[in-house]
Amino acid sequence: MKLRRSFLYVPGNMPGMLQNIPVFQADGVMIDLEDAVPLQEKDAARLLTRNFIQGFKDRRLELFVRINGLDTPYAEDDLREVLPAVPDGIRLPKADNPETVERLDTMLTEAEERLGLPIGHFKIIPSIESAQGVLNCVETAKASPRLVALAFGAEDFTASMEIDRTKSGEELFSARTRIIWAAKAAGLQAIDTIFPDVNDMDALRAETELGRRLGFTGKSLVNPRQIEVIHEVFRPTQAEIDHALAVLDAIKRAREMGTGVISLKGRMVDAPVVTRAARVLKTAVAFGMIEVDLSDEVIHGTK
Ligand SMILES: CC(C)(COP(=O)(O)OP(=O)(O)OC[C@H]1O[C@@H](n2cnc3c(N)ncnc32)[C@H](O)[C@@H]1OP(=O)(O)O)[C@@H](O)C(=O)NCCC(=O)NCCSC(=O)C[C@@](O)(CC(=O)O)C(=O)O
Ligand SMILES: [Mg+2]
Repeated sequence: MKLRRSFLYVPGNMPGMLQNIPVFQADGVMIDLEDAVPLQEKDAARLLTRNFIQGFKDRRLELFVRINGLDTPYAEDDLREVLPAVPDGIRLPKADNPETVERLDTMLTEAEERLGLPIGHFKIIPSIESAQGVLNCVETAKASPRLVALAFGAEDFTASMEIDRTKSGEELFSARTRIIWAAKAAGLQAIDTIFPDVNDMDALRAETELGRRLGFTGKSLVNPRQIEVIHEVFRPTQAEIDHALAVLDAIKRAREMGTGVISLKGRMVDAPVVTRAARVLKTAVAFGMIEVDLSDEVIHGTK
């Protein structure tokens, strides 16, 4: 399981910010050529981004570039400049329909052929950030085998809806759930939107917790001070791990007694409860918190 808890935006025209990237503990970075970069800086940002990626050898961080929208005059230049530096993938903004993703897929295949890279090297994460995007996201999620996640962009989404974005976020609920359903149904990760107030860590925590409860597996962010809180929220707690281990132990005893259901402290344990416990433990293993046998035999009782 590839950890994508945190994806930090770094404006592509800010050398001071780019040079900090190696010290960040985020799981991924998105160098932005879109909304953080004014029109007169697009050329300089592409060059800076390309040089930075070429010189960045320690690739524990996943490196994505957010290009400009495919319907703008800038996207082709973005791809032509940055793909030769071989980032891990492209964050596609304003992915309003599956056709946009298909077009990008074709452009990436052509670039891979030109650059002698294996077809499929460049991953895609589409950003769903309009009413149209939300309505179409079920199809968008299936538009290319390059997709590893669907992302939500609430700043543009609320602009497209002609509404304000609040800290409590009721106005985002339906969009969030639809994007998560689309991602899960397509076997993708789901990445929540940025939280714009970089000084309000309590509200960032609350929003990240809500996202995790709904099914997001990670979050975009705009400031390195937000990384720690986001990682804390996505890290399983010791109580969750202990409970998950107790569930596996209980189902093992149940199977030995010839049944598929048993009570654990008064609560029923059966197959879906075991599946949820296994997910907690898989996450804990991915975080390096525990080592545990999660073979089919342990989880499903089958070899
Ligand atoms: C937010 C703020 C202005 C706050 O400034 P502040 O001045 O208060 O920051 P401080 O904390 O004081 O900075 C302390 C030190 O950290 C350095 N530092 C700060 N941020 C850093 C960073 N990101 N990368 C590296 N370094 C960084 C800084 O240079 C300084 O370094 P130093 O001077 O050496 O001490 C600043 O962070 C910032 O510009 N962020 C990036 C904004 C951006 O990219 N926006 C576009 C993407 S969102 C979007 O488009 C919406 C979306 O599309 C998204 C979706 O959800 O997908 C949708 O529609 O929703
Ligand atoms: Mg946006």
